[in-house]
Amino acid sequence: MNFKKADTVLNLNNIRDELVRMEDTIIFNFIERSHFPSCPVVYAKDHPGLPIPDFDGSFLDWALLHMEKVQSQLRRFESPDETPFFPEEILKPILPSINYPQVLASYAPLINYNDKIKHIYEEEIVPLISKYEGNQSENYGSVATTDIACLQSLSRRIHFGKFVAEAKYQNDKELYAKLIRAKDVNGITENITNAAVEEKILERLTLKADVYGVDPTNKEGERRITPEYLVKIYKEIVIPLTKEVEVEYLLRRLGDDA
Ligand SMILES: C=C(O[C@@H]1C=C(C(=O)O)C=C[C@H]1O)C(=O)O
Repeated sequence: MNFKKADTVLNLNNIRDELVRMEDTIIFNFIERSHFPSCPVVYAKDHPGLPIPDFDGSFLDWALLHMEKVQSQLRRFESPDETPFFPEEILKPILPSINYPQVLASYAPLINYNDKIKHIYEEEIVPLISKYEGNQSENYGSVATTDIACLQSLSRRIHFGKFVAEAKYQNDKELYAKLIRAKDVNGITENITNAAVEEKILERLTLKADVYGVDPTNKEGERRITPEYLVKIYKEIVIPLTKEVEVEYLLRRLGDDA
């Protein structure tokens, strides 16, 4: 997939191959996070244990905001597959703009699930992938750094649903136009769902987690991420959120054709 070549981007097989590659990134980011305890202080707003002057938010919010400011100046958010957590705060790149061909509908950048992704990550995913419940002040910086990697890889994966939706729309405009006009959310959800692909993803994740999640030279070693938890995260969070992105993108699609 080459975002400068539109025809490679809206090929559903290319998109699915890219989603498979993202599995490895997400698993390894989760493994890095699993070395540290949950560190709830990192996610608490205005916590006395972690004072941040002149900032209204948590330590993770502060770290993620400043990381995105630098990354935006390195042109990260010009890329159509990157969605910022603080879209109002990103800065102008210091690198020259790349004129990517427009592949998605013009409103695509407005579909931003990152607030929901961050909330679910803090409330549901961290308790599953962290080493144990508790704070460890010497690792607050490492925890925020690994959290940012986890969040950005989850965000890219879930917002890739826009490319999936556009590819499916292009493959059957008549079907989706009818469902969109009827505002048939259930019908759209049913038609974008591919149970066989989802099943294969969950099977592959079990195998990957089993190999990546433990020291291969010592099968009895400490598990750094369990296959059960990884499948649970994908089945109950990642895949449903990806489909929500697909549906929201499609519901607005005819307005862009006008
Ligand atoms: C991403 C796709 O759309 C849906 C979402 C999937 C996912 O998030 O993994 C997998 C299959 C579909 O139900 C696809 O068709 O590949």
